[in-house]
Amino acid sequence: MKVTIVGAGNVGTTCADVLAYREIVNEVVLLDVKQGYAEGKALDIWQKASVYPYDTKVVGVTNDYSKTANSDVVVITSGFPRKPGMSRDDLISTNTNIVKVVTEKVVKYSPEAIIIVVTNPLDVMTYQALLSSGLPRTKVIGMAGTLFTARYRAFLAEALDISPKEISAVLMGGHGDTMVPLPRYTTISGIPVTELIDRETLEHIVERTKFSGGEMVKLMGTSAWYAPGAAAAQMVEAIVKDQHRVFPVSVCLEGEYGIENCCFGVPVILGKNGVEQIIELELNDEEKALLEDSYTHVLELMQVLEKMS
Ligand SMILES: NC(=O)c1ccc[n+]([C@@H]2O[C@H](COP(=O)([O-])OP(=O)(O)OC[C@H]3O[C@@H](n4cnc5c(N)ncnc54)[C@H](O)[C@@H]3O)[C@@H](O)[C@H]2O)c1
Ligand SMILES: O=C(O)C[C@H](O)C(=O)O
Repeated sequence: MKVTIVGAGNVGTTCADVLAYREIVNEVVLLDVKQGYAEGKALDIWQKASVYPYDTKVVGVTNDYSKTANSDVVVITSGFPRKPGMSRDDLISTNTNIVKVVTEKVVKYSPEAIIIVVTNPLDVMTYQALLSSGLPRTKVIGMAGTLFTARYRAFLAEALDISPKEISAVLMGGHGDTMVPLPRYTTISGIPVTELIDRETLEHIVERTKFSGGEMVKLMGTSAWYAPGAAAAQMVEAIVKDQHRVFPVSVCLEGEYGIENCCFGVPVILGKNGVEQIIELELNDEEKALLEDSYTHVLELMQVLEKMS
């Protein structure tokens, strides 16, 4: 199994590192536009191989897409991250063309690959990659929900003093501050979360989760990478091992949840074909209203994308 990661920055390199030390695939190609940058990062990861140990081959290249040929999965992280004071949406003008050009080159050499988009603003960048690739919607997906689920689980684990592994949760919606964590679908080893935590603490955790990306930007001056890189690697693993795991991912909806022709975060089953199935949850009125609000936000950005093309 071969995976290409475009963008050897913070998120791309972390994803490559996780794929290597957990031996999820045989070969990782790390590609960047900056001369020598991906080569250096790949060499650094490879020089760690005897320490951990692992034997996944990690190769770095400067803009040479021929080295990415026949990849099974391609993760696109190329593009600018936000700085304090910016929203993810502010990145649309700089990142759209990067995602467009990168996707076209990726597909030329790996026409069968499944593409995972990480670049922000996530839902519209996933849509741009879908358009530029000409691939079916099941093969072009965005990473956001796996990250937000991980953050939500981390906050819950801390509050409950319980292992994060015991917490199972689902979130939905666009990748932004309007994302919708769903406490009704959150359990601690099968026990509804509401049995173990008071309403006020849970509401605080839900709010913190929604703004958790911005919290990291404020702390570090740029966006997060350890959890995002690992979350992308988790999606790669589900695909290359045909695990049929359930994750929220951004996928182009065609009528599901009443949404047409827009990439939006929903729970899916991930396997070797990419999205094996979209799961349509029964939502109550309050959840539907929150989701509608999130959809309105993504739709506004879709209109900006349309005007740019
Ligand atoms: N979806 C999510 O949950 C999530 C999480 C974290 C970050 N992000 C997004 O991921 C993107 C990358 O974040 P980062 O922290 O790794 O940024 P970074 O600046 O560390 O890395 C980005 C890399 O992309 C490279 N690049 C730029 N244009 C390129 C091109 N045309 N071809 C190949 N490489 C190119 C840059 O040289 C750089 O090395 C940002 O847009 C960020 O907002 C998304
Ligand atoms: O917040 C960002 O800008 C990056 C990413 O979307 C995140 O949630 O960490």
